[in-house]
Amino acid sequence: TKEEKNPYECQHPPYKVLMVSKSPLVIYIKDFITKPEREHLLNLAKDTFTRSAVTGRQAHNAIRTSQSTSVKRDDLVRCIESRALAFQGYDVPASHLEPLQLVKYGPSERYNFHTDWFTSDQHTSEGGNRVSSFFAYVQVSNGTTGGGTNFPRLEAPSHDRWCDEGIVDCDEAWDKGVTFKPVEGNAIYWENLGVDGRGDERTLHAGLPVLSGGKVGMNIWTRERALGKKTRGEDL
Ligand SMILES: O=C(O)CCC(=O)C(=O)O
Ligand SMILES: [Fe+2]
Repeated sequence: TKEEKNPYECQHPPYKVLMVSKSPLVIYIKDFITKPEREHLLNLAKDTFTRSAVTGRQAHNAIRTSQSTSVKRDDLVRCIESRALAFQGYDVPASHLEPLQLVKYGPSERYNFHTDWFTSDQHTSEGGNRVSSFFAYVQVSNGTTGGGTNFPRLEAPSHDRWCDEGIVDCDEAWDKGVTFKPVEGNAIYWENLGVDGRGDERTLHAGLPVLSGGKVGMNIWTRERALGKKTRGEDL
């Protein structure tokens, strides 16, 4: 096959970072996942999506209507993992990463307001809490409307470039915080825990309903401590 003739080589794209908030730390990343990577991820996940599970005190079925799947690790997935770790300053070992998760939304599907950090000990006993989140847009169908990622407790950046570059939804009301439009390849990074290690309520966010089209996103979650092989998968 083509793959055997051209062995995969991990190359990181020259992504661009834009700070959104210093506290909580929120960084917007342009071109974090390349087109060949996005295609590969979608291929890996094809036919494996199931109704998304929600954990913790917010576990009502209605709040997450999307479908999700965790991605089997291969060299390309390892490359993205290494990028996520490098972004965080190299010090976090790969064993602290949850398996990459893809989330798929069709029309009217959404993920209501939640935090990515856990509120119950049941979920933190292995690996601790989620230190940080990357949410990357892997696929946004042509003509998609809605489907933004909204952080109601953050202040929207005000420079026109955020609007003009199609990153921030500037039609959103001021009192609604910031809504990032789904843009393929781009990602949002944020820290979930305060210095005291407790969940930061200001990281509340939602995947707004897709009105038309569709979106596939990817979560990369970093935990406080190493995860076991059962959660993380055999090869670390
Ligand atoms: O779909 C989005 O924009 C956000 C999804 C999300 O927050 C999550 O999967 O935890
Ligand atoms: Fe989330």
